[in-house]
Amino acid sequence: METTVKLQQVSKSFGKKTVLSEVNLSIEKGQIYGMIGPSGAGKTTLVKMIVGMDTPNEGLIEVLNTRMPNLSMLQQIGYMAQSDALYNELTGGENLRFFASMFKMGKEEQKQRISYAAGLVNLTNELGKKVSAYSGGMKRRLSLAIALIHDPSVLILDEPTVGIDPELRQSIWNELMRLKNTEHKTIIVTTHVMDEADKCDMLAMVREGRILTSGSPEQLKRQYQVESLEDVFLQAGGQQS
Ligand SMILES: Nc1ncnc2c1ncn2[C@@H]1O[C@H](COP(=O)(O)OP(=O)(O)OP(=O)(O)O)[C@@H](O)[C@H]1O
Repeated sequence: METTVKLQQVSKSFGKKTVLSEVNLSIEKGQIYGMIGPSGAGKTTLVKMIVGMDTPNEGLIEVLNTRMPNLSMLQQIGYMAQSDALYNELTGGENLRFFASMFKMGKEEQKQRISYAAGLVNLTNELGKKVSAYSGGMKRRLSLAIALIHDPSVLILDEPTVGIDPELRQSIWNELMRLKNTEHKTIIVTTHVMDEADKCDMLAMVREGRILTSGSPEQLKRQYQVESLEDVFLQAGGQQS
């Protein structure tokens, strides 16, 4: 197996507040890796450091054998943040073209990627509208399209389906599965939705800045002797560390 993301003894503090403590993690190529855990557990902080948007105080983070942060890795990583970073005064299409222009791709490829990404999130007919006129869910969808625009080999999605209706959520998950199965993309998602967590190959349960436990959804259910991930979450969340 090929390791795509590796964290060794990663710790992060903001001032006196320790947000992550000695996190070790290994994510294999072609896996969908889910991070679950209570609000404030440190999931966003963790994924931001994997993307290279923030640096750990201690420890080592590598993506595709490259120590992070490293600007040259932007071409290989697609990141969808929890809050949308969009240009409100531009149209959806202009946003996509702008972000596409930051990456190495030819005109024709750019067109194809924009058409693919907009289609995937069902925004093809809304690309002419200004983002300021988009609903919250449409902005999330546009953010997801932007994360995919340059065909990255590692996708990092922070709560990607919040505010997205069930039908589109299902089609997005179908596409994530296809990207994993046929293109061997590595996908990291944070989620509070347990049926999404169930679709992941591996899960890390994050609590108070530590990875309490990790494993496949089935392994976690067995470990906690429960039937559902919801119960894993509740049991692990309720334990004292
Ligand atoms: N820039 C920052 N400065 C100070 N504290 C921060 C900063 N970023 C995050 N924190 C704190 O770090 C902790 C972990 O936050 P983080 O956003 O990583 O949690 P999370 O697990 O992603 O939560 P949620 O599920 O609500 O998104 C929180 O207590 C938060 O207040």
